[in-house]
Amino acid sequence: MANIVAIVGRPNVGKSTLFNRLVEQRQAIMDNQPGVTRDRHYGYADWTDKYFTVIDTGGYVVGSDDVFEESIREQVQIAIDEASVVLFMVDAMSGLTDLDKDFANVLRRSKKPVFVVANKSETVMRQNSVGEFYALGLGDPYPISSLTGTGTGDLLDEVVKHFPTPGVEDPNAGIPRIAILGRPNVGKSSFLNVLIGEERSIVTDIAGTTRDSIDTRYKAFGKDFILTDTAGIRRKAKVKDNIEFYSVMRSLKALEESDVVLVMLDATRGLEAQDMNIIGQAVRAKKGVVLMVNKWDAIEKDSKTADQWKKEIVQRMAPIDYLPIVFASVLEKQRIFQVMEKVMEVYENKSKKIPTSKLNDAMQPEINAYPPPATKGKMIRIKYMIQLPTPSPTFVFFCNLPQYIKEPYSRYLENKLREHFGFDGVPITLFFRQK
Ligand SMILES: Nc1nc2c(ncn2[C@@H]2O[C@H](COP(=O)(O)OP(=O)(O)OP(=O)(O)O)[C@@H](O)[C@H]2O)c(=O)[nH]1
Ligand SMILES: Nc1nc2c(ncn2[C@@H]2O[C@H](COP(=O)(O)OP(=O)(O)OP(=O)(O)O)[C@@H](O)[C@H]2O)c(=O)[nH]1
Repeated sequence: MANIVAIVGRPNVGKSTLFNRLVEQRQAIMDNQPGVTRDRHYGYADWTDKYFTVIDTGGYVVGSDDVFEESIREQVQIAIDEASVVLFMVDAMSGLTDLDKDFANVLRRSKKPVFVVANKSETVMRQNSVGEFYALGLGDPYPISSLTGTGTGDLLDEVVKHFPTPGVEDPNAGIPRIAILGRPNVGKSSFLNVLIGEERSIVTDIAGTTRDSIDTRYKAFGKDFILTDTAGIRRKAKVKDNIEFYSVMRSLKALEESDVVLVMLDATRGLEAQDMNIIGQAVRAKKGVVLMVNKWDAIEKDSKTADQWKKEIVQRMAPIDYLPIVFASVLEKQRIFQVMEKVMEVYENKSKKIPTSKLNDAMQPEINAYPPPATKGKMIRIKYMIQLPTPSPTFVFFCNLPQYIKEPYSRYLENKLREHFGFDGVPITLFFRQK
């Protein structure tokens, strides 16, 4: 069980500022890896060797008056449901407000530990005035400044005492992160519903139901996974005027955050430019890709139809010919399990590490059988190769004249790597280095 700290409070008290301060250091490290997004509402933090996940619930309060009450309740509910500790932030500069009291009323019913955090307490005067927050009935207020860091150490010392375990650095390590992408109307929502049950389909105008609050892990068909289409990006109020742009951004973001992209195609429409676009983006971003041709129930077909589809896709995607294709019907629940199995398999392929000796034993004979063609009268010798410890398979070939290795030969090596080690669905990167 991961330690989770949720920051709640009315808008503008400084939740995001504290969030950033807590996750900043670790974020900087993790951001160096591709596939980790910047703008999000949860992050990993640590304090005195205890690891925890921080949720900034701020983005979830969408401030139109009639939904406000409701959204407070939801925001607080998320915190109470998910968190080990709740940081209830108030503003020492502006003092106690009615909205603070509304939050407190809900929080008092929680059984989780709640800390009243009086932010913006840079000055001694404000630190001395935090006594008024005792009126919230939630214990001692902790004066801090998210901006300068004052008081945050004392607060964290107390917070970590409530963690049942030391936690782990990244609680979701090793769990595949999946993005489900495709054109409008291809059946994404229907697929999600089949996958994770009807409750996910309840999408209210107030983004941020529990299910979406953090990177939620799901278990379906016996597989553990994370869906990367998160609520942080579903701020409807702000994007009303540009739905098109918004949905593109949303897909890009989900793609960027995922390990494997499941691209849904529509059997009744064939492979369209927009599909090619999504697949191209996923491949460029070095994501695992599975193609799911949906609505297979809805077309006329014979024994050859699937093969024709495959052939056409491979032709149009050339030279990308390694993407698994599953023909499925969400409506008739056909081959849904196979889709998920493929996704898991591609994830395994993407994470696979080939030991150097095995790699060289398999590849040297291939290189000897078909060595790189001599260029400008010079022999090109590949001496050995290694796989780098990167998130997607990357190989370095050490050779005497790396600049003379041309694209066709590189493709030959890639094909041989695939033949020997089976990287179905996963883009492979090759580098040639002087040795
Ligand atoms: N003086 C002072 N200002 C702060 C402090 N922390 C945050 N602020 C300022 O308060 C304003 C609101 O900060 P945010 O972190 O965006 O507040 P928030 O609670 O996340 O706001 P929402 O996203 O609207 O919920 C910003 O202008 C911050 O610079 C602090 O410790 N001291
Ligand atoms: N025949 C058939 N229809 C399907 C299948 N899957 C989904 N549909 C239908 O396709 C339509 C669109 O499905 P949605 O799940 O809303 O598609 P979506 O991709 O989420 O659409 P957007 O929300 O617009 O992006 C609905 O009428 C579904 O009933 C399928 O396997 N076979």
